[in-house]
Amino acid sequence: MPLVECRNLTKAYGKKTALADVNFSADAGQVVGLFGPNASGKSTLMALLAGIINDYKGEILIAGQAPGKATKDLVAYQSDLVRLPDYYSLKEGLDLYDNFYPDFHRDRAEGFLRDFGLAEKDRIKRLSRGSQEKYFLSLTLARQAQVYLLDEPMNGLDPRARQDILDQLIRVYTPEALTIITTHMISDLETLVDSALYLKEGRVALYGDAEDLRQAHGTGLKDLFMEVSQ
Ligand SMILES: Nc1ncnc2c1ncn2[C@@H]1O[C@H](COP(=O)(O)OP(=O)(O)OP(=O)(O)O)[C@@H](O)[C@H]1O
Repeated sequence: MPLVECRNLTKAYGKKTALADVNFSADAGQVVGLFGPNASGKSTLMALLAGIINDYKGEILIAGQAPGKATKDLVAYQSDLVRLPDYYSLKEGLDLYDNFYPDFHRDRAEGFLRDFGLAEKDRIKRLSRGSQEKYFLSLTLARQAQVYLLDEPMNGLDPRARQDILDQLIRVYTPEALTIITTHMISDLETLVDSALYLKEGRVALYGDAEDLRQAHGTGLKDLFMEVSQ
């Protein structure tokens, strides 16, 4: 059984169709790059998988169950849509995650913060945009989830920081976990992802093993994005 599966998934916001008839599945132990132009439905798909949006047509299965209570302990989700109050100190955020998520490894999060040079006494609102991303990524990756959903985790980060974050990803990467990551910085992920899912206007334009896609199209994942999104 795949760890994540969507069957004929369709999501509309009023009259606007954000996702149409999306079919895909992904197994544990994979890193999947979710790519597509602006408004192609990437964040909507992530929020559906996270169970943040729950009115849709078709089927979503996470470890065989619809997103919701049954899956919330399996899924760690990072997105602009879900944030802590910005007047919190970083330590208060750690405390909250520690109390809320049974799978939260505080020592791991503290290690990430040290690596990123973030001080626990600082307030979230005082951090630069890039540092905020690093903080939320630290909280997310410190959970021992089965599925990590990272929606633009490297927004606003400089190239060095992006590289650090990819290293962090690899560090926590376990054979049991599935990581789905969206970014417009596709070349950053070229060597990290096992497979690539391209959305265009809410539909799956292309999905496959990254190496197979490169071979079949004779181009890298970023150039493939250019082709697919034309
Ligand atoms: N809450 C909402 N209400 C109405 N329409 C929405 C809402 N959220 C998203 N949409 C629409 O759904 C479509 C898909 O949006 P979504 O944010 O999922 O795309 P995206 O691929 O993540 O875009 P981007 O790369 O710009 O972040 C867009 O047309 C968007 O305008």
